[in-house]
Amino acid sequence: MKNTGGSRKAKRRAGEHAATAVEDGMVVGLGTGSTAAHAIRAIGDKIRDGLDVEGVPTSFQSRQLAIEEEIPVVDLDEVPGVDLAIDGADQIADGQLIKGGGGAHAREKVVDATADRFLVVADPSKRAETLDSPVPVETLPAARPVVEREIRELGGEPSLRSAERKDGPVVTDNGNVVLDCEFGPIETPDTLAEQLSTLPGVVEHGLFVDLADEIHVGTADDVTVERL
Ligand SMILES: O=C(CO)[C@H](O)[C@H](O)COP(=O)(O)O
Repeated sequence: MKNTGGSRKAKRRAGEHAATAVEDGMVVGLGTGSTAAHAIRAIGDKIRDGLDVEGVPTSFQSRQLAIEEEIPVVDLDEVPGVDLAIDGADQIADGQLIKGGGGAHAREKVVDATADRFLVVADPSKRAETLDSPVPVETLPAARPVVEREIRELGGEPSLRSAERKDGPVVTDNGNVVLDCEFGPIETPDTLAEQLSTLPGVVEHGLFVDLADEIHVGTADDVTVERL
């Protein structure tokens, strides 16, 4: 979907609403993408008002924004745990997610899964009856042909992610490539998630099954919160 004015407002409302859950002393997982960026900016505002938190970025992009917003940045191995994570999603159906539009899903999954509470922030275009978007699969570059073959065995059609203004494939923050894998409607995301996780050469896939605790969906003038 195009990032229309309405969608921008909806993303902003969702991000800012989720940021109200951030409390003094927390370690907060900082998601990736335009909706999570609104939450990061709102946390920055709270810090300038005296809030004391630390942020665990999920990508180069969220780290840069956190630094601009004066959020003290820490790595996962420097903190005992993550109290709250706020992150976006590419598609949401029945509480399950597809993530990885920004190619950051490997770090996002570690941070979001480890958080005591994981809040998803989105605009209404992300909601679907059934997950059917391509599933991003981060893959070791040398394993690409092997993983592509295995994905086809599972009934998927992989396509190497490339960027409009870059020669060659998109390379993730971890130095890997991303295969966007078309499976059609995914009736049992838990089964596919398990199958993808077992493939040698796969670093991480973008199916986030049973990880979200709350889904904050913004509209132009409101936010709905679904607790799972
Ligand atoms: O999974 C992600 C990055 O890997 C993002 O959270 C997802 O792509 C949503 O992005 P946006 O909020 O810009 O629509």
